[in-house]
Amino acid sequence: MTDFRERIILALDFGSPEEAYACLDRLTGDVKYVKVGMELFYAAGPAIVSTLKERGFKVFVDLKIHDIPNTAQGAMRSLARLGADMMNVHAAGGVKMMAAAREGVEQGTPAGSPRPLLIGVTMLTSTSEDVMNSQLLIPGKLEDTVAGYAAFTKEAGLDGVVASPLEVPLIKETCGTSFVTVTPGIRPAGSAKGDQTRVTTPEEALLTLNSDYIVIGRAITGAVDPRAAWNDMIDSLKASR
Ligand SMILES: O=c1ccn([C@@H]2O[C@H](COP(=O)(O)O)[C@@H](O)[C@H]2O)c(=O)[nH]1
Repeated sequence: MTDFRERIILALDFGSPEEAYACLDRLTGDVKYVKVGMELFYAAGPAIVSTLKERGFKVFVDLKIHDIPNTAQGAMRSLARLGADMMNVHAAGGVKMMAAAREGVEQGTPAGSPRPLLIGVTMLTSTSEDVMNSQLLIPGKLEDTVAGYAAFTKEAGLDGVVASPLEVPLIKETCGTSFVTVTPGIRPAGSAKGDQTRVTTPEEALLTLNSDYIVIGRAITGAVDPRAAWNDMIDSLKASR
């Protein structure tokens, strides 16, 4: 994949479809892949997925399902019918839940359509090792937990994981290079971390650490001029190649 734009997923964290479309209109022709998370999905309803597909975008539905296996399977069956390109569950739900979710995706994928990628969320990029140890009550090193969750995700038959770019080399070493890595926690040089903890720049993520996809939201969507912010990111990637 040589065009960076195919590997950059824009997080549409907006409270209405109108705001999401207004932002996309300012980035026409540049954004190829978008992410619909809980805020937009709950505000706009499932139809947002088909509308974005009709507008030509690839769509990652980021609802991070985490429930008992039967419920996770049903949720993924319903979501797969929407025609998304990528969906996810929490790896912390365990192998049985993830395998059930994978079955649900297969059952829901419309005949003749490609099966969407199903990926597992390892440890949220807002979580630090200290919080993981002291509040999630998971002892040890955070990157060991991420690698362990990635291995269980692979065992369940999923296609890849969500993690910080910092963990991509270990995930690839553990699960193989074709195991897909989708990495939020992206902050262009000089921008504030905000609520994220395990962050890198787009250049580090895509060029040094070899994330398959990066997810970026507020650094673009919250910029005074989203197109300028986007162009700066692409220019910086090209210059660092
Ligand atoms: O571990 C995770 C999983 C998902 N996300 C989502 O990615 C975007 C990041 O947005 P920014 O504005 O670039 O911080 C957001 O939609 C999260 O829900 C994540 O950040 N970390």
